Amino acid sequence: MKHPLHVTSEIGELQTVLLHRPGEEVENLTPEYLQHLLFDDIPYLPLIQKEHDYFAQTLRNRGIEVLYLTTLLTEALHTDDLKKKFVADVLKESNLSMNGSSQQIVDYLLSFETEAMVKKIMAGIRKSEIPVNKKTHLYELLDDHYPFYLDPMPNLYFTRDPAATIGNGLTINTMREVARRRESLFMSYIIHHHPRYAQYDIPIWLDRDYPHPIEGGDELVLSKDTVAIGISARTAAKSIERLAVNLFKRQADMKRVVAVEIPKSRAFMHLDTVFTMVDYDKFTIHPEIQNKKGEMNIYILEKGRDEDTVKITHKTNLMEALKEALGLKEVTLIPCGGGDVIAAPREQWNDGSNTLAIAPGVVVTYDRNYVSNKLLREHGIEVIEVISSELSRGRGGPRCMSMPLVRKDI
Ligand SMILES: NC(=O)NCCC[C@H](N)C(=O)O
Repeated sequence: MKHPLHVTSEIGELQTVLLHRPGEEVENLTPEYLQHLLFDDIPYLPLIQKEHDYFAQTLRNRGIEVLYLTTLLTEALHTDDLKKKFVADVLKESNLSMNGSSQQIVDYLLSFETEAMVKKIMAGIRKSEIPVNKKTHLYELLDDHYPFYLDPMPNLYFTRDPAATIGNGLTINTMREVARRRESLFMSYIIHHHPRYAQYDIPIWLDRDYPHPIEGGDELVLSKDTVAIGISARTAAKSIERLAVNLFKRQADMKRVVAVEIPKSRAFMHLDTVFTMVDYDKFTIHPEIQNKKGEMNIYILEKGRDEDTVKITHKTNLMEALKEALGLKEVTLIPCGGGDVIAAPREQWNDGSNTLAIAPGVVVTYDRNYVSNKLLREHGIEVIEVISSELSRGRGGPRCMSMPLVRKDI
């Protein structure tokens, strides 16, 4: 078998991708906890599943192997000991509103078959699921005080963020928001225990015990020697520097990390919500990440004097920085919503800049972003649209909903 992780660009033909079909976790969203769980509205489960199935089938129709998080995790937990250790790790990291009740939650989870247990952990445990006679604390009897023993994980369908493939390795991420922090534990178990991965010595460029956050939506592999990382609401400068040092030490081809500073706001949470690569020399961009003069802060990190330091160069022109890093004569930046004062922020809010390239010049986008899609086509890009009324409620698009595991080299 070829190496099970291989990504040396954003646009190389996509061969294997990890998705998560939204499940019962979405049904545990209520208005009161929307903000805490990083949603702006409550998707309708049957419809979001239908839309997600359409997305998955669109990828399969193009010959892409689609793997599912639930399946891989279930297969990774192939012994009783692993299952028990996984439950213990999940509970250790959960903001448990269960104090002394943890043993009954352990027993409850282990009473399920592995796949059902995985789904239950994703969905969360409501207080109402444990019989009253097993409750020993006052707060447990007060369902409406806080309804969960174990919080749901409705953001799991954004498989892009908890981990990201770079070269033949990956980052398993320390996630910035409490509501998402447990998600990367799943990938850790898959890489270490799933037969498809465990037999390989897979480099982990940054692991989830690193104390500063980074999320996959900020990690863009521009070429085999250049990655771009967003300095964003979710990714810290310290993580970027540490990642650069680790890549320079262990990934022979890697020459530079382009750190791109973006505004720290909910709408622009990751670099891939405002900037993606769609062809060898074409990128989508949300114009608002540049100032009126078209400038922004870009820092190029290269190998430093010794292996624990980096050399940093400051730039302000994205186009020039991209040309230099990728050795291109020309670069085209395609503005989300055509840069229109209304269409650009509207379509960016629904992930108009968040394209998933499945080959050079071929992208998957949401159908609702018709202004951006038309403009992409006018630039010679093949645009494959997917249905998106429920999927977009979680504030992520096709790139956010996919973790490429294998791409062909370009
Ligand atoms: N790469 C991405 O931009 N992912 C979208 C994540 C949306 C999710 N509701 C979050 O706030 O983390």
